[in-house]
Amino acid sequence: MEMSAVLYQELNFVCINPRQQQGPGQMQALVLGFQPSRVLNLKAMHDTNVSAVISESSKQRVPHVLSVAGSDSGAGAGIQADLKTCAARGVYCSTVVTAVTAQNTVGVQGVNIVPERFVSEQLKSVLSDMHVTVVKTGMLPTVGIVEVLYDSLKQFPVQALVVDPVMVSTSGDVLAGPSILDIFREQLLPMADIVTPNLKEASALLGGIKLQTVSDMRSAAKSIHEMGPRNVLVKGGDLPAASDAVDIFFDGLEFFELRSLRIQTQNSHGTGCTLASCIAAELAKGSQMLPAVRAAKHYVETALDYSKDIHIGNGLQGPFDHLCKLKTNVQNSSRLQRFDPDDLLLYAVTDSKMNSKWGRSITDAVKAAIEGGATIVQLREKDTETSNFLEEARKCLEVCRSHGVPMLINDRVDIALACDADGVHVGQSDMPAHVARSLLGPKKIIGVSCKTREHAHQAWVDGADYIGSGGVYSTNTKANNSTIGLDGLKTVCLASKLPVVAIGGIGLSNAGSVAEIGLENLKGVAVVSALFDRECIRSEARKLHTLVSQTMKTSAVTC
Ligand SMILES: Cc1ncc(COP(=O)(O)OP(=O)(O)O)c(N)n1
Ligand SMILES: Cc1ncsc1CCOP(=O)(O)O
Ligand SMILES: [Mg+2]
Repeated sequence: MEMSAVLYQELNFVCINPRQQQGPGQMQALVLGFQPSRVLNLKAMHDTNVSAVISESSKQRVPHVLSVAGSDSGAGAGIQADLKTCAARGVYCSTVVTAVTAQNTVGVQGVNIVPERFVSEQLKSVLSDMHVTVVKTGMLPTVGIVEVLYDSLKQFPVQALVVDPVMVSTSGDVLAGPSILDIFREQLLPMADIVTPNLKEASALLGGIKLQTVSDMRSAAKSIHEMGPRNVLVKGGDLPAASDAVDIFFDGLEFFELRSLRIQTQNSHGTGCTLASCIAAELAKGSQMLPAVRAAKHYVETALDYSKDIHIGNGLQGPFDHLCKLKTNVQNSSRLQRFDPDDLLLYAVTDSKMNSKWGRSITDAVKAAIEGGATIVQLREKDTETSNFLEEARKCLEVCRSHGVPMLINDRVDIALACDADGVHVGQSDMPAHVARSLLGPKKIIGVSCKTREHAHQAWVDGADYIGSGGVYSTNTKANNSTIGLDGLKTVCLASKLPVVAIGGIGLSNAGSVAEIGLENLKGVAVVSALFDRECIRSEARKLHTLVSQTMKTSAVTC
């Protein structure tokens, strides 16, 4: 087997960057930690006499987003929003300016388009030299500019392309006319790793069809996906009469309804640019696509909430404070979202012994699980000394918060209180759930372990939010734990008014059978060893996430 094939099979996350060609027939492979979208480059690698250099290299690679967009003089959107977003997410951002707009909170007073050849010159300057990881596009006002971008990306491929198909500003001013739609469809979208249209933009891309419901958004996401981008996020912020903001994410196989609170504020100018550049920043850091989108939604929601009362300008839509994340009071603030039972889909439960065995910190383990798709995290640190546990819990909470993933503490209500975790998980012999509830208050998440109908009923009476039911299969992770099997799991689900997550001995070989039981309130699987006793947590999480979400979706609901 060729070297390149070995690398790809074993590492699963190799990204090839022909920019770094060292001379005829030589290429460098960078281990960057996210799925390569440019599979063509792997093919090129096969075809070349490869001297592959696996490099977690001596020089530190900086995650780098290039924003190709318009300047907003009011600095709420465009290039300025992208710079601030990347700064807030700890990612370097370079810029290629496609247009200079005179705008403020009232509207767009003027647009000066940068000549194509000068856009091309800027692209060459940055792409030929600066090791760009991800390109994010915003305002692309002319066909010629899209063409030069297309040519530049062919000449200097990058690891991901995020396309925000900006057409109309929040104030209703046209920033790119219908003439660019054809070239978007024919050239840019087939190259894109994700495209993020709002309802108006999705409608324009699809020839003006009306999009009024979540079901219309799903159809639109599917039709846009057929134009070639690997992922589509149709943003439903303008959908009428919804209390939650619902976006539809489609990766060509699965649809995800991503909900977030609708923040009541006038300061929402630039949310589209910010969301797309945050997705780009997360991808540049090595995240998978869905976790990157979730993290970006959470970031925008947090920034809007933080800025909801600021006052800049006299117009209808003001800018918000992108850098709120850098302020400690926001970083440490309580979670914004309510408990969403769908977060139980892939529940990652840590284990200190496993992390020591593999030489990982709890934080690194948690980060990898989230980047692979874990939707909720529990720190189950039976052997970690209290002061270390608290310190690690605070670090993990930062990682979880920045990805919009809830973090719970196993058993230790004191640690949960001390670090302001999102909740606790307690068992039948731990602190009773109603006591935990009275200590933690109504906003925190409380999970309870249940093996029987009676347990399930009591958990509900005690004010728990969800049930963890198991061990479904036998496990070495928890000593002397009786197994209840799939039948016991079904009994608990049928008796429970609360959402349920299955736990115990679950991994890639049997998660499908668990998810297949088809009971409406079974929301996911909780796993310890299937993630944390594996060499690559991120890829195991990704496989489990895909398996569980696909199986849940196709299994008939009988309850
Ligand atoms: C999601 C989830 N479900 C069940 C458990 C088990 O909790 P408990 O019964 O308290 O056992 P320990 O984990 O404390 O050994 C869990 N941790 N998470
Ligand atoms: C904490 C817990 N509660 C019931 S089984 C179990 C252990 C699950 O670990 P694993 O996923 O490795 O079987
Ligand atoms: Mg316990």
